[in-house]
Amino acid sequence: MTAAIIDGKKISEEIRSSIKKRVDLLKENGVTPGLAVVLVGDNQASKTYVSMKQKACEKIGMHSVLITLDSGLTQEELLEKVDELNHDSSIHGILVQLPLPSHIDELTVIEAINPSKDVDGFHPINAGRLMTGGDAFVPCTPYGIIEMLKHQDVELSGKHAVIVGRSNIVGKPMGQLLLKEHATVTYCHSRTKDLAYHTRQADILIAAVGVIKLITADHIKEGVVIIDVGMNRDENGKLCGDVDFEDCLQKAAAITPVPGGVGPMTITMLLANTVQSAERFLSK
Ligand SMILES: Nc1nc2c(c(=O)[nH]1)N[C@@H](CN(C=O)c1ccc(C(=O)N[C@@H](CCC(=O)O)C(=O)O)cc1)CN2
Repeated sequence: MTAAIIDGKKISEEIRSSIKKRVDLLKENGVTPGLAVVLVGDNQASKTYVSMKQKACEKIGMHSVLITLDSGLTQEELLEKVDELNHDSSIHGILVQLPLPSHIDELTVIEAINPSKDVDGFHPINAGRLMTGGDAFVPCTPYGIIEMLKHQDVELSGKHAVIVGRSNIVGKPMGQLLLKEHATVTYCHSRTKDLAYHTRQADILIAAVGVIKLITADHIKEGVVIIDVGMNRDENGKLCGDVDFEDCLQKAAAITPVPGGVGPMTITMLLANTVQSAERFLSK
């Protein structure tokens, strides 16, 4: 068996063209969806991601603002900026790029964002609503993964999904979304004993742990669908996932590449969440 490659770029393009139609409709009704991205410091990867977000907004006619702040700013100053954006009626989505410098408490900053503008879906109100089945902004990476699986016609109901990683951004919300689709969910993490025993049970395997090529052919069963969320650099600076792609290719039924898999979907779902926020604003 050679795995089907799940093309995140192609799926993203399809979804982005339907989001653009929603943007056009909002504009006809006098509302231009607006996203504010706050970047603190000069983390090179973060700079790349925020610039990709800005370009994606521009391409579909959305308003986007990038606020770059010095890494030495105080938490109080950052909270003031967030509050300003909470009150800016041209902004429907606020995103603070993570990670933040270590002297700033990420949760305090996330909690300062108005939940109705929290297009990252990280605010505890949105996380709680996701868990209890309410109307929530869904974190972009897991949201994108569900969309990819649906595009690929992967059956989720009754299937065993194993998630490696338990972050607030990916692992935890991923489990909630898979439960909503009636999958049986297992979480694995850095203290899981005999990781391969668990991952070999997976019909769907989500690797979101940040360890380069952790998942090899020995960790999977024939026919598994693998989603690689890893964004690691090898010793030559090459981007690599958490999955040894070449090693797993002959055993899996489908697999996402890195780059070109989950990454583009993350940005696409950010656009979708921001447009959703603007639509809610219009309907009020
Ligand atoms: N506030 C947030 N911070 C972070 C998030 C997030 O969703 N919200 N996620 C990640 C980074 N991220 C978005 O911010 C992100 C990472 C990677 C990609 C992407 O498209 N990657 C490309 C490769 C890009 C490259 O060459 O470096 C790919 O996979 O094809 C998009 C978004 C952490 N922070």
